[in-house]
Amino acid sequence: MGRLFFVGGNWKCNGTSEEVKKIVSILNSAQVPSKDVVEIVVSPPFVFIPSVKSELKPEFHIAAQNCWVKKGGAFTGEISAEMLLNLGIPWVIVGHSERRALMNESNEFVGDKVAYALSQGLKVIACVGETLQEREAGTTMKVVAEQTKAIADKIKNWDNVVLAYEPVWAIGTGKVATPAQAQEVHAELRKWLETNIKAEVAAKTRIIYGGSVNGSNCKELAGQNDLDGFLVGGASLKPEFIDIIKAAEVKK
Ligand SMILES: O=C(CO)COP(=O)(O)O
Repeated sequence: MGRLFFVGGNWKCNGTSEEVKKIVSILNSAQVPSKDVVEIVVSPPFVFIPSVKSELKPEFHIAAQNCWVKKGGAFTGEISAEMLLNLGIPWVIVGHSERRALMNESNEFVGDKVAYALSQGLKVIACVGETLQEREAGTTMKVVAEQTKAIADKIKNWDNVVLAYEPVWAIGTGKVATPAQAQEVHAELRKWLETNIKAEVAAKTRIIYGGSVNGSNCKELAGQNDLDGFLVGGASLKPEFIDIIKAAEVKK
């Protein structure tokens, strides 16, 4: 199988410079599994990226939380993929449900963004996930397949893509998907990749789970066959983020 476990910490729009210093010092003093066991990424707000990047030990890589859909220019308030690369930022999160819902990012826009970021050399954490209403209507797989297809339609190479399944109803709610619920969607997504892209992409692409992951529920989730890591929100700002990283050891 050989998919390297991946744990991302999405700090979202949180933190003062003092709080960021504290998180960085917690991360720097932690013993984390080696890089052949887990790949770790943290995603601070843009303004903190340079200081976090220079202070954090090299086991932790940086992801931006967003970038502009095309080449930079007259787009007030945006940050371009070129700028991220210029600063040596390897990763970007694209299509987070908060941006889809609050900033009206459509499936097509997200697909364009993933394609542009990849074309410039960024690695992308591409997020998909259904709302509670969609789950209750029995349309979970239809929704995540459409979101994934909008990305697949725009890209040729999946090597630098991590797919994050984040059910909207589980984000920031404390209502984590059960391991069986997560495994079911992850397996379906992998099957979708196999049917619609190719077997090799399905076998290699990491599909990570996000939504109320914490230090207590991470191990059981990590034990699921098609779950290759986590995208963590709230708990990534706390010391328990280290326990979540260590859940990678379940796969050894
Ligand atoms: O949105 C998330 C990560 O991108 C998940 O957030 P929580 O872990 O706070 O539920």
